[in-house]
Amino acid sequence: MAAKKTAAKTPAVSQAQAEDAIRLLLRWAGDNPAREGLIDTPKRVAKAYKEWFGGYAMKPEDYLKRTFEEVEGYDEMVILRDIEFESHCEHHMAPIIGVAHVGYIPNGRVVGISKLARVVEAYAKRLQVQEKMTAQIANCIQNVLKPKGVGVVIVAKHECMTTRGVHKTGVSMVTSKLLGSFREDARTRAEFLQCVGIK
Ligand SMILES: Nc1nc2c(ncn2[C@@H]2O[C@H](COP(=O)(O)OP(=O)(O)OP(=O)(O)O)[C@@H](O)[C@H]2O)c(=O)[nH]1
Ligand SMILES: [Zn+2]
Repeated sequence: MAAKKTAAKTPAVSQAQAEDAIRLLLRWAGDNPAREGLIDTPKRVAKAYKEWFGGYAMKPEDYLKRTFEEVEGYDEMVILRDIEFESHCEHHMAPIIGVAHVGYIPNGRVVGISKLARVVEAYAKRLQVQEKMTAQIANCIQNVLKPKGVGVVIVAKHECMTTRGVHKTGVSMVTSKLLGSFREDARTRAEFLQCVGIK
């Protein structure tokens, strides 16, 4: 049977089941989960997973619902640069660590800038592919704020490439998703990319 495209609703997993799974992995790796140093590890790992994958419980669209219109008709680009994030790749569950740059041109209303960083967080705290995360952030802003244009650039290191496998430590991955005027207008695109340091 072909794999489903979207995440299926899976049955709830108890804390005890999650901790058992971690004990199993520890045994599989060759260690003894009953030894003193590892006795609380399943609990800690489960807690860490709750934090790393907390994005599944977040609704990024909701962060953008509150907007402000008293901006004297400001209609130039707004850019939030260097939003640090940590995510995990969906192929190896290894960290992806980098920065996101998010820009948009308001269409009569602006959003609180922290909310752009919250949208990045909500998508980062899930299992990800960098291209998908980049598109999700841009699409979310476009769909909810309906600005004149949106640009998202992500620059990140993938630990599945740096600490294992091909072991290329210096490599960063750069992705971008441009919508509306960022895509259609060469000058807007150039202004955004220059401002975030991508020429
Ligand atoms: N395009 C893209 N690839 C990713 C991302 N994160 C990890 N990958 C890659 O996903 C690929 C998975 O390839 P596989 O051949 O199935 O996995 P693998 O045998 O572990 O591959 P190696 O990493 O080359 O050892 C690897 O090339 C990873 O580098 C991402 O965000 N975007
Ligand atoms: Zn990976």
